[in-house]
Amino acid sequence: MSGGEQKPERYYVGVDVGTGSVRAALVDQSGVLLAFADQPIKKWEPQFNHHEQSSEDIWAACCVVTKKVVQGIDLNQIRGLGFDATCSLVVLDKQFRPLPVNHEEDSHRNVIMWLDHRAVSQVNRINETKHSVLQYVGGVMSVEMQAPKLLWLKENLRETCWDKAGHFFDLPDFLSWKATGVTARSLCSLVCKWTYSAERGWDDSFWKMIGLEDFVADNYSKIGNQVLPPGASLGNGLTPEAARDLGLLPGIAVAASLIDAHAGGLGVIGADVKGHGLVCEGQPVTSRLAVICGTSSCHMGISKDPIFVPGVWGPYFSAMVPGFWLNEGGQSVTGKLIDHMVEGHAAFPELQVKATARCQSVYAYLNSHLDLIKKAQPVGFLTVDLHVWPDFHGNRSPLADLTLKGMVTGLKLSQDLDDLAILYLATVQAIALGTRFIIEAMEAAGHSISTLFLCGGLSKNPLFVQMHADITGMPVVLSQEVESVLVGAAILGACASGDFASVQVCEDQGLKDSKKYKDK
Ligand SMILES: Nc1ncnc2c1ncn2[C@@H]1O[C@H](COP(=O)(O)OP(=O)(O)O)[C@@H](O)[C@H]1O
Ligand SMILES: O=C(CO)[C@H](O)[C@H](O)COP(=O)(O)O
Repeated sequence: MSGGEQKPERYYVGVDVGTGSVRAALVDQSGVLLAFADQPIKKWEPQFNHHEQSSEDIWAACCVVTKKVVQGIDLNQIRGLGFDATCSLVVLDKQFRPLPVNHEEDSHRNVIMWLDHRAVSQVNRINETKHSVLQYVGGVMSVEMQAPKLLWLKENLRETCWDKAGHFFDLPDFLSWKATGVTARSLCSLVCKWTYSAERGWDDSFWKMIGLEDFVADNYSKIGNQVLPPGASLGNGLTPEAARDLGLLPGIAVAASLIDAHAGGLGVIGADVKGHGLVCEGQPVTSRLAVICGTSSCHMGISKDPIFVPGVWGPYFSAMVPGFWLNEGGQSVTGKLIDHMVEGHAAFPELQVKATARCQSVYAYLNSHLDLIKKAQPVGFLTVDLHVWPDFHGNRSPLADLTLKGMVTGLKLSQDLDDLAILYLATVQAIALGTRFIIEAMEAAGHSISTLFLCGGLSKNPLFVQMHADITGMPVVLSQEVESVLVGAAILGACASGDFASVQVCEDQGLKDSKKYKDK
């Protein structure tokens, strides 16, 4: 988004729903983030590998953060609103009321989260069909996608959920519906998680073959039969009710949304890097890999022609950058794995006390502790005899086996703070090695990647960034605006407002003007 000939006082609101929290930002037409707010959201794990949320709780959090970021602003100057969110499955009945996705019949918990692995048997049967749609998800469907979860609901909660359901939404589409009353789905969600093809639409034979012929019979009304590109303006904009909830004016343009990783990818991949001596300067945008790292890491690479990478999702047409194919590699838990390793260690209480005494986060404390104990050697050498295999929640890419488990080798009998710091380092290194593994698979299939663009919560951790640079041997670019995912969401709102012709125009103009980059 750029100043150009536009008046300076036009604002856009971006809302980003991550796994653990909801964030909002007020962004001006130059792409500068003027206000930020965040709010945690609830998560339930009623049994192992079942992860649930509440769409009402998430919407309430969206309202809290939006009201905060627009405080003190003339609401007439807010031109557009964009949402991105995790690709979780929201279930509503025919009157749009939440339906339970659990045996306890708790309808408050009506969201099956993206990282839920309850539908293993269903996804195995789907993969056994070898249907041609599977070619477009890396050859193997993930249990984290929507088709196996829908089949699980049909097979396990027939009366309490499936028969009563009127609407199955990807979470980003739920939010845009809640804001506008328009049930149109984003091409991004449907292509990436629901087997929809931007070129051919739904494939009846797939849904019939896997036992979900119900959707074909009702012309896909429950999962979406009106599909719009991300950034398209929805209906008449914000409804009066949603405007009251969010503290905005009715009628503001609301965009068809994006999955969170895709918003982050959109926020960083087109960045202008001129003058920083980076290898990707002067190379096509297809030489860049956007890595969005939060609870999970998503590796977004684009190409002019479709590239089929075994074990890497896609190729998806126009799902992130219009007119380009997208391959999406991923690691299902990265931030969550680091938190798990650190918080579960015997020395964690001591770490907390020491970090608090220094007014530091536990990660800043661990990073400086590693600097102390490494002495003269490079920090990476501290783990010569301690290694982590990071697939504690399975391997999304490139092995595409979500039944895999994690592993630690080289443990000793001691469990002091040094051991915790070194285990933390080994975990970060293992995640960076996983990124290298994904890049190697993408390059073997035809991608040519020279530079990484990181964003998301983990990109605030200098050790995580440095290990990615060291282990991949590629420069890592960080945007000056750390909340790039939110900039991506705001770009959607700017596009829907009509102030910019397309998401690419917003991206090209704004990121040039507003961002600077550092090469690690
Ligand atoms: N300043 C920081 N230093 C180190 N790690 C961080 C920092 N901020 C966030 N993280 C890590 O990033 C992860 C969450 O990233 P975030 O993008 O907020 O996730 P999500 O979008 O999935 O909610 C957590 O594992 C957290 O520990
Ligand atoms: O599958 C994904 C994107 O396609 C993401 O892993 C999922 O949406 C969760 O994102 P986050 O780690 O930011 O919470």
